[in-house]
This record gives sequence, structure tokens and C-alpha cells, in this order.
Amino acid sequence: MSTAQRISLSRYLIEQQREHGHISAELRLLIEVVARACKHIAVSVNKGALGEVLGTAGSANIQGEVQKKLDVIANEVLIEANEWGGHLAGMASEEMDTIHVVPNRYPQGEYMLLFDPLDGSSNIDINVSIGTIFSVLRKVGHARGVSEADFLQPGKAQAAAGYCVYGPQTTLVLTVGDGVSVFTLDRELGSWILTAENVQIPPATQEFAINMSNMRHWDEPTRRYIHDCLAGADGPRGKDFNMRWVASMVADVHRILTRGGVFLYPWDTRDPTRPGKLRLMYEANPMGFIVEQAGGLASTGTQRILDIVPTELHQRVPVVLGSRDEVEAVMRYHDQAQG
Ligand SMILES: O=P(O)(O)OC[C@H]1O[C@](O)(COP(=O)(O)O)[C@@H](O)[C@@H]1O
Ligand SMILES: [Mg+2]
Ligand SMILES: [Mg+2]
Repeated sequence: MSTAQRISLSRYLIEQQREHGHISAELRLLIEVVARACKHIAVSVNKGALGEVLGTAGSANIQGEVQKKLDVIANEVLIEANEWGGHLAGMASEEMDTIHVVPNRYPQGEYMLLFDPLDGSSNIDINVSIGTIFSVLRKVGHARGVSEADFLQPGKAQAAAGYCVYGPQTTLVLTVGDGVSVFTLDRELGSWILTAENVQIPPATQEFAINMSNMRHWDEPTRRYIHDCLAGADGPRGKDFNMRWVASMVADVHRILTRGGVFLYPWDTRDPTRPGKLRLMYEANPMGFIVEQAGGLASTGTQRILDIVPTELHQRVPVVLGSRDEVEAVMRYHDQAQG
């Protein structure tokens, strides 16, 4: 790609604002700040042991998970970068018990930012791709101040969503409701460069992603679906399936965005009171928005994820997303189970 052909994230967003009227100036600036924060996090991630960013932070989050140093560092980078810009009323994060309200000393904006500052935490210390996931909502009403209730909007109300993968390349994937675009970080320039536009997920696939070690805990439909995939060409699906599981949602979803596939993190009996492992507000909703904008589907197995009306900031949901035909296949197994 010649330098002349290169489109930076800033230029892309300005075109989205001016030419297509898809986004406001405020949302454009907010996305630019989040993208800059991800660059900052990428620098810390790349340092690894040299930067003393590996290992645990010695604290736990509201989910009861031991926090990694990078979970805390990434959270702080996103808070500090977004607090003073004037685009936000508040923020919510996997690593914070409740919302962070923009302090009075800063102007307050009309948007709310939710994020999983570091996704794939179990891969941090072993140099496997990890990432950041974010979602943007509009605050309803203009009164100053924001509450947790303001954040509890269904995923279909998102104004924007994206994720960043810190892998062999550093990649930012973004939607503002007008398809999905991919940017690659040019480390020499320090700029995000547009490398793919209007990305489409192939509707059919022969590749599934699930943590197979949980099989004995899965519900019946999931167990039957995977069983039939494993039966291959001689089985009811009539085709062979491959399996992948990176254990970083960002990396598994990015593979699906790139070549198709289906990703499942179902409900399981390990903790029957817990509807799943992944969090609705800052994992399932942003990924669901991106996947749908790329022609795929995102479901709990029985319901469209973006239709769920949230009741809690950190609520969990079962997740099935990716290639349209395959998500529909999984939903048929659930339908059959309901008889
Ligand atoms: O360890 P498991 O059960 O395979 O789960 C892996 C899943 O958990 C996650 O790591 C949860 O996200 P966090 O790392 O942000 O807590 C996902 O990225 C991934 O898909
Ligand atoms: Mg996560
Ligand atoms: Mg996380």
C-alpha cells in the first residue's frame, strides 16, 4: 500500500463524520482518544518482563478474579486518557466495581464508555495475543451526572464498538454502525492505518472455537452440537470441522472476522447460577455489534444478544457468535431441546 493510499484513523473518522454524517464530532474525538490509549497499552504489553508488567497485581476484581498487573495498568490508562476530554459522562470497566463518574472539574459529555481493559488475561504471561474491548453508549437526557442505571441499555443502542488485538501486529477493529473497519498500527509513524473496510464474515464455516475441557459441564444442546461437528463428514453435519481456542476472546473473534468460524462460551453447570463466563456490557455487546455489522450473528443460543435488556453492570451471558449459518445451526439445537 503506497503512502498516498494510506488512510489514517483520524481521516477515516472525519470522513465518517463529514461525508456520511454517521458520527458526531464528539464521538469522533472519543474514538480517537480510545485508540490513542490502546497505543499506550500496546507499548506496555510489548515490554513484557522488561517493563515489569507481567504477573499478578495482588488484588481481585468484583468478579472475584485475581487481577493481573496489566489489567490494572490498562484500566488506569483508559480512565486517565478519557476523563478530561469532555466527551464522556462516565465509564464502566471489568476491573471497577461500579461506574467512574467524570469529576466536576472536567466538562461532561453525552457519551458513556464501557471497556474490558485487558482481554485474555490468562495469556498475558505466556506471550499470546491479548486485547482491549470497548463499547460506547449515549447518555439519555442532558442533566449533569450519571448513574449505573444510565449504562443499562441493550447492545442495539451502542453508538460505537471496537477491540484492539495486541498480537504479532497491533490491530484496531471498529464499527460506528456503518460496517466494520480494520486499522493496523504503523509503529514507525505511530499511526493507525486503515487496512480493511466493510469486512464480511463468511456465512458458512467448518471451524468452531470452544473450551473443550468444559464439555462435561455443558448443556445438552451444546454437547449435541459439538458432538455432531466432531462426527465430521460421516456424521449428521456432513462435513469435517476444525477446532481453535486461543482463550483470548479478541483473538478468537478476530480470526472469525478474518476467515469465518463460530465462537461459543455457553452456560455450564460449574456454577448453574451464573448464565455464562463472558460479560454482557463490555464483552458480548461490543463483539456482538461488530459481528452483526460484519454480516454474522450473535446469540445466547436462544436470544439475540443485542436485544438483551441489562439488569446489572457486570452480568454474564452465554455467547454463540460468528458465521451466520453456523450460529443458526447452534440455535436449532437449542430450539430442538425446547421441543
Ligand atoms: O480460560 P477459559 O475458560 O478458556 O476462558 C477464556 C475466556 O475468558 C476470557 O479470558 C475472559 O476475559 P478476561 O481475560 O478479560 O477476563 C476471554 O478472553 C476468553 O474467551
Ligand atoms: Mg475479557
Ligand atoms: Mg479483562
